[in-house]
Amino acid sequence: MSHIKCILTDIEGTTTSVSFVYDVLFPYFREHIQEASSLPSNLINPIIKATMDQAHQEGKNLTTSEECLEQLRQWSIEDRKFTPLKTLQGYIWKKGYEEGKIKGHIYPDVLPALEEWKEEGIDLAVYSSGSVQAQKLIFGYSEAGDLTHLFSRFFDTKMGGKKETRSYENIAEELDLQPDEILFLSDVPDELKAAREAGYEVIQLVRPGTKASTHFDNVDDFSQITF
Ligand SMILES: CSCCC(=O)C(=O)COP(=O)(O)O
Ligand SMILES: [Mg+2]
Repeated sequence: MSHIKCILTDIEGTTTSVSFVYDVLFPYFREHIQEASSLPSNLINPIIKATMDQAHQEGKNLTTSEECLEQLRQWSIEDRKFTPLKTLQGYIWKKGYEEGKIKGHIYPDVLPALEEWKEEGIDLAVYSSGSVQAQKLIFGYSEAGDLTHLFSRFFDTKMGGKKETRSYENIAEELDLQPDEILFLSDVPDELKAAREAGYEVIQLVRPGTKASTHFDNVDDFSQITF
């Protein structure tokens, strides 16, 4: 894999435990969702409008901001990868991180590997369903310190869904690289499949609780990925 110029990593289940997301971040969001009402209108209004539109497409008629926030709370329980929900989560988590109530979980093998790869001249980037703001928070206020300087780019679902091949083509274009110069790391087989269809090299991370797929090379942690 000496031709790899960029490593693109997923977060949940890859750099970070699924339980941190499900047991810390999502409950924090639901407990603090009412703080959305005090966000500036240019931030919250597009989220409310998009939620009304999405609910309408699904046959539900939401007429108030309160109903929309309740819908978003429900969608967060279902872990819907609805971009406006992910954007709102980033806004709500910001205060929690800044006040020291949340610290981003990062597996201990991640930082040494990222530093080594960067030293070898490999570019590092992130692609997660969490918004770019949420990604910068998780790495910026991580248990291992501020790791944001390690990454040159952050991509979220504004590039497209993580199970869609087109998203990986979009990211390769943004990075100005050939797809086979990018190695994508994720725990989710459907994401790896989409990236491979776009021409990426892929490796599955099999963290505790993840089932290894027979379709992809896999590792237990970042230290097993060598070039
Ligand atoms: C990076 S923010 C927290 C994680 C999150 O909200 C999420 O949806 C995780 O998605 P991923 O694509 O990193 O598995
Ligand atoms: Mg994941």
